[in-house]
Amino acid sequence: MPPELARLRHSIDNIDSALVHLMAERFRATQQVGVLKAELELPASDPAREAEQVARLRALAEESGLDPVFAEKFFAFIVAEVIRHHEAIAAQG
Ligand SMILES: O=C(O)C(=O)C[C@]1(C(=O)O)C=C[C@@H](O)C=C1
Repeated sequence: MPPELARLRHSIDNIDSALVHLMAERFRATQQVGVLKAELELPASDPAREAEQVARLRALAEESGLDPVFAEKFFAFIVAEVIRHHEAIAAQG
């Protein structure tokens, strides 16, 4: 393998590892939010909060050279999974 490709792949592997750790940390936090929402009988989703998050993340993406459309899609993908978890927690009673 060309050394430059190996170097870049090593860097990609490190970044992917960080993403997995960050996602695990985020899901640990949202799991606690899910329990709290179920206890307080709050709805699983909060569209107003999501709108704020999308606006903030799109701005951050633009500042850092990431496609804001991709950032929004990535966020929506994660939040859909969080909402599914919240609904499962609420359904457990
Ligand atoms: O902040 C909340 O209320 C959450 O449930 C967390 C979260 C998120 O993953 O960021 C998920 C669902 C809501 O619609 C908004 C935000």
